[in-house]
Order: sequence, then C-alpha cells, then structure tokens
Amino acid sequence: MQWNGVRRAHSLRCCKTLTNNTHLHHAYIPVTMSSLEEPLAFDRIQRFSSGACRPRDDVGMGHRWIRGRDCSTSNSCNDDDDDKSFGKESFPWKRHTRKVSEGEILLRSISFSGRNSSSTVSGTLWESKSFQEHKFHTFSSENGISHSSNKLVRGVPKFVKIVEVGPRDGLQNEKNIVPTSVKVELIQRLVSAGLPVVEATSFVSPKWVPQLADAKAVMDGVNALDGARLPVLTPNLKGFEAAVSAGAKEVAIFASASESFSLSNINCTIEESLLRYRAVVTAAKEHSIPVRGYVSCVVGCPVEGAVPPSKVAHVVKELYDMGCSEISLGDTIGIGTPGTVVPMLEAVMAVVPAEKLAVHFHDTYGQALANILVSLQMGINIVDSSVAGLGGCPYAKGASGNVATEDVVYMLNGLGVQTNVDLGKLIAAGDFISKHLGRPNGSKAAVALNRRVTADASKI
Ligand SMILES: CC(C)(COP(=O)([O-])OP(=O)([O-])OC[C@H]1O[C@@H](n2cnc3c(N)ncnc32)[C@H](O)[C@@H]1OP(=O)([O-])[O-])[C@@H](O)C(=O)NCCC(=O)NCCSC(=O)C[C@@](C)(O)CC(=O)[O-]
Repeated sequence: MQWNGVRRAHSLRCCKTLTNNTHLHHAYIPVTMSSLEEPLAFDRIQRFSSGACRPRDDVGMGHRWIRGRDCSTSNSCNDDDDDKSFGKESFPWKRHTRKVSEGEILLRSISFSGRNSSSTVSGTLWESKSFQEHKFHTFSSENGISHSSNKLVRGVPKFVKIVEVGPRDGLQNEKNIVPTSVKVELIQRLVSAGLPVVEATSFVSPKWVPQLADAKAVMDGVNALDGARLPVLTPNLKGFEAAVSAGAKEVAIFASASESFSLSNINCTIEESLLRYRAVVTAAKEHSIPVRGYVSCVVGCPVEGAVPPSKVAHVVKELYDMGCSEISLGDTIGIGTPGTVVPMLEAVMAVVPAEKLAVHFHDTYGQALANILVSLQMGINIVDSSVAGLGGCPYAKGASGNVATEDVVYMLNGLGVQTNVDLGKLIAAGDFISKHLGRPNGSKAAVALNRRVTADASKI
C-alpha cells in the first residue's frame, strides 16, 4: 500500500494520544513509521505492539504477536515433525543448447515443471540471438512429495488466483509520474502473461494521489483487452461514477482495521468509510458490477502498532455483509509474520468463508512468502502481488512494496500449484517496468533467472 498527496486535518476519535494532537498530518506520521527501519527483534516487537493507541484491554494480540501462532485449524498448523522429507529438495537442471545463425531472432522458451505434468507452465520470453531450453525443477522428484502424502502441503490449494496490483498499488507510490502509455503497456504485458486479474488504476482524488490522475486515460487504453479482469479502486460514489463512465467493469473499495490509518488514507473514520462504501456497493449492484473490498493494516498499523484480529474480523464482516464479492486482507506495512497472520486469519475465517478472502502482503521484512504459504495452508486461494515487487510507502521509511508476483509464481510452481501465469512473460513485464523506472527488478526469482539466462548465453 502506498499513497501520496494531501493529508487534511481531521477530527480524531480513535485514540486518546492522537486526539491530544490537534490533527493527524505528515509531521506526525513519519516519526512513528520510521521505526520500520529497525529490525523487528523481540524488544522491538514489544515496543511496536504496545502502541499508545491500542486499547489497554487488548492483551490478546500482544500475546500472540510475541509468542507466535497457536493454531487449531486442521490442515495447517500441526507441528509434528515426522515428515522430514519436505526439506530435502534437490534442483536438477536439464539444459540443451544449439547454435543459431547470427541475426536470427528467436524466442527463448522456458518451461517450469511442477510436481506433476498437469502443473507445467511454459511460455516464451526475451528476444534473443540464441535459443536454449531449460527445465527448472523447483521441487524434489526423489522423495515423492504429493498433495496426498505430505501433510505440510496437503492443505495448499491446487489452483491459486493471482491478483496483480502493480499498476495500481505499485505505481501509486512512484516519485515520478509514469506516462500513461507505459502504464498501458505494462497492463497489456501482464494480461498477456496470463494474470487473470490486473488492478489497473484508481479513481481517487488526484490531489491525494497525483500518480494515478490519468485513470480515465489508462482505462481508455486497456478497455479493449481480453482475457483478464481489470478492477479499479473507488473511494466514494464520485470515484465509482467516474470509473463506470470510463468503462470499468469491476471496482474495489478500501477500508482499514485501524482508525488512524483510515483517517490518514481516506480522511474519515472506519464507520464513516463503511457508510460511504455501502453507497458504492448499492450503486454497483444496480450496474451488476462486482465489488472487491480491501482491509488495510490487518496485523499492524504504522501509527497504532498491533491491530487486534477481532477488529480486522469486524471490518471484514461489514464488507462481506454489504455485498463485497471478495475481501483482500492487507498487511499494509509488511510487518506480519506467520505468528501474527495465523491468528488474524483464524479470526477472519470465523466470520467469512475462506474462499471469499485474498491475502495482500507487503514484503518489508521479507516475510511475505512465508505469510502466503501459511495462508494457503489455511485455505486461502487468492493472492495479491505486484510485478517486480513494485511499491513502497512514503510514510513508512524502509517499508517496501508488495511481494513480487514473479516470486509468488515461482514458489507456486515449485509447489505444483497452478496459476496459469507464464513466468517468462511475467519476468519480461517486470523487466519492462523496472527498466522504465530505472532500477533493478525487485523480484529475487526474476533476478536469479535473468542472471542464469545471461550466464548461459555467454557460454554459447
Ligand atoms: C477519499 C478521498 C477522496 C477523500 O478526500 P477528501 O479531501 O476528504 O474529499 P472531499 O470529498 O473533501 O473532496 C476533496 C476534493 O477531491 C475531489 N474528489 C473527491 N473524491 C474524488 C474522486 N473519487 N475522484 C476525483 N476527485 C475526487 C473533490 O471533488 C474535491 O475536489 P475540489 O472541490 O477540492 O476540487 C481522498 O482521501 C482520497 O482520494 N484518498 C485516496 C487515497 C488512496 O488512494 N490511497 C491508496 C489506496 S489504499 C491502499 O493502497 C491500500 C491497499 C488497497 O493497497 C491495501 C493495503 O496494502 O493495505
């Protein structure tokens, strides 16, 4: 989650400490958020989780935060260690090369094999003067791990829907405004990589998020694309109406589990935002437009510290009851670990079915893939991610972007989970936007695979 723009003074009702400040504005927020620069060590966790704004009677979250998960779901959290084979993966490589005539332009073909043949995903990428074929085995073929035989992966779904949020969540944070044509090409590339949902832009106030002020033009450029859904963010009826007249066929509303964050992000309290969103959902129903709901700060808030799972569950349930077709749980500042994510998911899954939930992890502490894995084990099968790990938060120094889509796809391929995403084309899309932004691709998998390709090419 990233944003930029104006922060208007607003009455604060959520917490005594903040109420004592006359208003919530830039000068306040970064001071608290700068704590993200420090590693989240044990003493740091205690300081973070005892934020001044957290209700004093909330001891449950602090306990969980420190002690880690205490899970009662059947498919994920038994800690038996009788199946040690999972850790013994090997990575055999098959490589065939052949020379081609100078100047001939060929497409590289890479195939990524999962545990069984049905999970193989292949595609073409990178124009090249040479042709090679690799088989990347990211699973062990020796120990015979399968969904039915290994309890650690048994709970993982066979198919995961990836919701690509890079063009919106990623680009809303860029210091320099990205040209509309680049945004459009990025979306085109992501759609052609097989991503089933690509969040295209936001119809928010351009004063708040100038980076996405070209929302209508972006929609004009991508409306004709087939093969993917292209939802957009709408914070109110004004945004909804603009989105519909720009051709949007799906929208997303975004609430928060933290009062302070709600105020700083959309300038209203949680309850006020829910009122607004009811109006959006009602209007969307009249147009038969599906509405996705987001809840930010599901494990921690940059201002308030730890956020109790019960509060997250309350907001999620409100969005579900008002008619959201899917609700995405955002670890906005990427502070979660499986130890905090599991209790949050337990609380949420007690009020909304797992199949209606998505997870949205930022990767500030490098915990995103672990958090995704544990979420999948608990029955979630929708994952948000951002190509090349685009993103970062201007008010949380040191906070990074969403987990990189390439890394998620690489992990899922290794688990034999289908996504229908062509990793090669996805990496090419990530390289495209990274090049435009003038920085290295933020995906570790993309960097490693690119390095391998370069090394192999030099041997020819
Ligand atoms: C909600 C508001 C509009 C309230 O902002 P406000 O200032 O309280 O609104 P207002 O009603 O007083 O309007 C102020 C001005 O904005 C205009 N305006 C009002 N609405 C719109 C609109 N829809 N589109 C275009 N313009 C709009 C309105 O017409 C007016 O213009 P003026 O009269 O001054 O010229 C503002 O706070 C806002 O736009 N916030 C958006 C912030 C944002 O986009 N944040 C990032 C997305 S959330 C996120 O990233 C989290 C997520 C989803 O990724 C999950 C996670 O990681 O946690």
